[in-house]
Amino acid sequence: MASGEMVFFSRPQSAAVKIVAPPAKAQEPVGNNGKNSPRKDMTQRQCRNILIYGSCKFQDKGCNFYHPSHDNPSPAPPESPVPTPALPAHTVNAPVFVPKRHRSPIPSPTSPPQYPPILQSTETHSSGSPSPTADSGSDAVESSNDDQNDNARSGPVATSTPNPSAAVFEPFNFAQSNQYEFVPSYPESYEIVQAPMPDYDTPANEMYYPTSAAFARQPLLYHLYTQPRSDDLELRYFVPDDIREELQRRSETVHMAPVPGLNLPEDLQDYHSLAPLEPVSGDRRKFGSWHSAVYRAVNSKDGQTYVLRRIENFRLPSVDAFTSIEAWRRIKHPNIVSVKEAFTTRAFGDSSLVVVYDYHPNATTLFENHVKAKAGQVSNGRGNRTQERIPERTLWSYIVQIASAVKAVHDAGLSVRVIDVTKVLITSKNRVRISSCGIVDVLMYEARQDISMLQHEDLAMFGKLISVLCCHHPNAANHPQKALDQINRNYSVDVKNLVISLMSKMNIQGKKPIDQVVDVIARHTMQEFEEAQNAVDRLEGGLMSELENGRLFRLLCKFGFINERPEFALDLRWSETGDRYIIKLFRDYVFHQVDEHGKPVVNLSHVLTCLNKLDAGTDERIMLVSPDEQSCLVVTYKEVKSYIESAFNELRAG
Ligand SMILES: Nc1ncnc2c1ncn2[C@@H]1O[C@H](COP(=O)(O)OP(=O)(O)OP(=O)(O)O)[C@@H](O)[C@H]1O
Repeated sequence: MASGEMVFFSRPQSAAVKIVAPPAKAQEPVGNNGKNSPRKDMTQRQCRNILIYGSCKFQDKGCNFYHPSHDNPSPAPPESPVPTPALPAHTVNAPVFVPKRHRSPIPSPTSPPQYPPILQSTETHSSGSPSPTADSGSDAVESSNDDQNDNARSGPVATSTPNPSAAVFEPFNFAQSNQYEFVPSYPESYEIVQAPMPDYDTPANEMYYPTSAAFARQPLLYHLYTQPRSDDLELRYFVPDDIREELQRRSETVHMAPVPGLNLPEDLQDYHSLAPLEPVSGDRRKFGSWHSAVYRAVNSKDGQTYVLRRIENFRLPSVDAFTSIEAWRRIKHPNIVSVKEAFTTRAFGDSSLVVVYDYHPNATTLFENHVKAKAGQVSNGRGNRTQERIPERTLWSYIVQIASAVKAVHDAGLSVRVIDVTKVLITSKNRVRISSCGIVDVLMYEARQDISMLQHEDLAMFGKLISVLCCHHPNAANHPQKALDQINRNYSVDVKNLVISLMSKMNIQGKKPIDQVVDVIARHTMQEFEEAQNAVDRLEGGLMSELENGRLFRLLCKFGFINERPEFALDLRWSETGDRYIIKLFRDYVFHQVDEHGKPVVNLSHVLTCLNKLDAGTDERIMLVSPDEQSCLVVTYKEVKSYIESAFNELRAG
């Protein structure tokens, strides 16, 4: 045996193949003439050709090694443990021990890495014994890892003109029908409440890791067939900047610390960290005729942030007043801010009613976006604001979304009771949600009213809201004829007819008023549906490019948990003979490569390639070298992956 050759032996508890540098002096006897003579135990040692090729051409031509008979092809020779299972030829020949200073940091381009077939099934990963053909480069696949419409005044559309019988313009009389009228107070100025960012807490990080200890099968190799869709680097690897920035801004808002010194309760039922969502100075805000305030607060049970709308000095007539809140809790609709719960409290020093809603960070209202004059936009001297006109397509999008929300509420036997530009939130681009639902039901519990009357009022409020949006003026609804003239000038006849329908009593026999509205806007609903699907496609495209990041981050977290754990130094499994040692060597292989001068190699592509192959659990083999350069281990990514899984699960199990 040449002095440079390695001795192979199989590890009892691991499929890794260990390669150990031989002792300085070979213990081979030397013949009389000074040349190496065949060792005495040669006939007891299994011929390596059998191991590698399955047969030996020289078996009958003088080969001195042991050849098992064909009847009993692989009886273990008495003193020479052989690797189990047998290794393919190229693998046995491949691992040549290279001292660290001569080691190439990246696999040589002349020996391209082996990849599993693109649609490799579970069976092709059968552990430990990859066939030579499965490893063959011919099946290899390169890893991919390195690698309003403003239709303004579109003209009259005869088909959508509502039924004349339903469209008689007979303005709805609120005063006669409703003892409660929501009178919005339109804010003029806002302050930005900002504070330093607190540390990010990760109470829910458990959900990132599945609880099952073992993989029943190899997960799909998503990264091998997720192809970037564009040549543009920016689009290939990251979500579009505008989406990323928007999401980051929302995340920052959620984590913003409340301003100290506001004299707010520290704990309010299950909520803490209260922060006002409106300016704290200036006039007290009103909700209808009640003084009100809106806060953001964190729920201590689920760690989520919610919005608390407080009505000051409210005395609950009966606990039954909360019955409607239960009904509202059940309504889950994409255009309604969900109601979570309601309670009364004395924590503010008075008797307050608090209704809790989902929080949509950085939401603004329709009023703030389309009605309130922005800085620099002042009255033109004739009382008209210089707000930009809402494109007709956007207007219809709002109308369809609000109509859909109103329909859901009416179908549930409830009424919205507040449909106003100050209470409809814009939570993302062109996405609106009706807020403050349920609260009027509690406030007006004692003045019970006929539900069909309330539902008619909802539609009238809806018509007013459209008028206000079209005219950019909060008083537009109080001058219906002027508002209709302006709508007629700026928008299609469909909009005008819809406003007329909503502000009149829609009374087609046997049909709910909201269903009549839905019929009127049907054509625009289809368009909205298409837009929504396009938006989903765009978001999916963005998500696709971020797929890799989350996956690799979770993998790195596992590494962080497992590596460098001195408390396990005496544990055999974590010592230099155990499986955990391989994880450490793999970490060194991925991150601590050095060049021929011993300088650290910082190569992100190498890291990404290794981590992706690890995550996919490929059968490709790598050689891991111990820090003292005295031993090498040949393992597959698949094996390393299983060691990491089991080490991590052991840590989790505690
Ligand atoms: N569920 C919510 N998620 C996020 N922000 C919200 C939520 N509800 C309300 N807000 C925000 O809180 C602020 C105050 O809400 P409010 O309903 O009082 O609006 P407003 O415009 O101040 O109306 P008003 O003049 O009647 O007080 C608004 O800027 C609104 O965007």
